[in-house]
Amino acid sequence: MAVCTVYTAHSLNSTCSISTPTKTHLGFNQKHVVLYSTNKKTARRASSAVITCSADTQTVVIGLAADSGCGKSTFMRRLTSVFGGAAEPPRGGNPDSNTLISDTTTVICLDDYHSLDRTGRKENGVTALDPRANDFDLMYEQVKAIKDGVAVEKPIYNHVTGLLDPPELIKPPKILVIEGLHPMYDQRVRDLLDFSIYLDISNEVKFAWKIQRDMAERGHSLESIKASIEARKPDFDAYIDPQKQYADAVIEVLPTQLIPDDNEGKVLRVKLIMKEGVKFFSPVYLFDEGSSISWIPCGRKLTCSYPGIKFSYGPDAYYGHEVSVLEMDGQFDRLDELIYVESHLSNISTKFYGEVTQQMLKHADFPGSNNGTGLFQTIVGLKIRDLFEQIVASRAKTPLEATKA
Ligand SMILES: Nc1ncnc2c1ncn2[C@@H]1O[C@H](COP(=O)(O)OP(=O)(O)OP(=O)(O)O)[C@@H](O)[C@H]1O
Ligand SMILES: O=C(CO)[C@H](O)[C@H](O)COP(=O)(O)O
Repeated sequence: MAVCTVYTAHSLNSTCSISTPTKTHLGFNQKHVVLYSTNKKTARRASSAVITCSADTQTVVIGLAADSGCGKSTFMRRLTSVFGGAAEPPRGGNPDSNTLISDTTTVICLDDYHSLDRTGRKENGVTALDPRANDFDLMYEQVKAIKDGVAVEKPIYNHVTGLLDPPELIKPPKILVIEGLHPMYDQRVRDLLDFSIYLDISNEVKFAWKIQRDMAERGHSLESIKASIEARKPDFDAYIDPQKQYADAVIEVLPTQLIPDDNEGKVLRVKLIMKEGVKFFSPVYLFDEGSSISWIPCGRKLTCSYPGIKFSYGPDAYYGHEVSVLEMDGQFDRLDELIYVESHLSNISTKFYGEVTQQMLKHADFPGSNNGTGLFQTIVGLKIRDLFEQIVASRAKTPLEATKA
């Protein structure tokens, strides 16, 4: 009997079914979904299968790109919180897994597609940012399989040991987030994304955050942090930064303009750059859609200490694309008063009045909760929930087929 392995076991979610050319039928064994030829005398490999999954459970794929230490984990915690439930590493799996699973979302870290481990990179003189240190073929195949409703055995890059560990099973979630250095680098992977975000942290701010984390929490010296940022810079400029041109939303973090020659880096100017014309995504606006507006909300309804808060909003161009840009410079003194700002923003995709403020208060201890990084990350989280719901609604009307030759 000819056997053709199709997909890894436990792979298809419960709504999926498989049909194959007439002379084959589906069988299962413990580890694999297989196709058997039904005609034993003329047994031959089944050459193709069509997998049909219920449209409303097809995985929506979100890409989040940023350099290391730029707030991806914090953003992920805000995003998964919007969907409710806690995100945890796979139960009973590798304690050094980089994956986080909640009821609705699975977040995988693209570091798991490093093809060279720490020693391999050292021997070859390449950084982890260099595409040669990453397996984009596997990344593409596995993200595509998950999107098609099929589980995969994904490798694990172990940040503790610097080695590649045995793989872990990733089942298709409702929303798959691929976060890391290169979610938009390879065109095939990029084309699988339903929405993409780039966290663009200016060098000055990146440096301040790195110092804060790596000196305080990881015992690194100031000199070694400087050296590590410098060593990564050429590859960052060549391979990571250019991805922002493809992002549907960019959160850009810059030093404040409210304090002349500020070099403390504590007060931030944050821009939310939103591409126009993206399916299922309508940019947020302040007061009046399409106008150019500058707003200082400080006064009776919003307490502001020095240097105050300034919002701006308006149309712009970004890498040749039409965008809307919402900007916040400064920081909040009292998060409960954020409702005043929220009530002047439109298209924020909340389900009830004050949801942004509620989310921000819930995670007041997360980095950036008193400034535009936290505010815009929360809003993008709500926009992703809205995008997901719209995609599900539209797919329910047109069932999809996923094929594998
Ligand atoms: N919005 C923010 N405001 C201030 N500091 C921040 C902000 N976001 C992140 N940081 C700082 O940067 C550090 C790294 O954040 P986070 O762990 O979210 O980044 P990451 O991109 O997931 O990092 P890595 O890829 O290295 O794990 C935090 O510990 C914090 O010190
Ligand atoms: O840029 C990175 C993304 O997180 C890391 O530096 C890369 O994954 C290598 O990790 P490590 O330094 O633990 O070997």
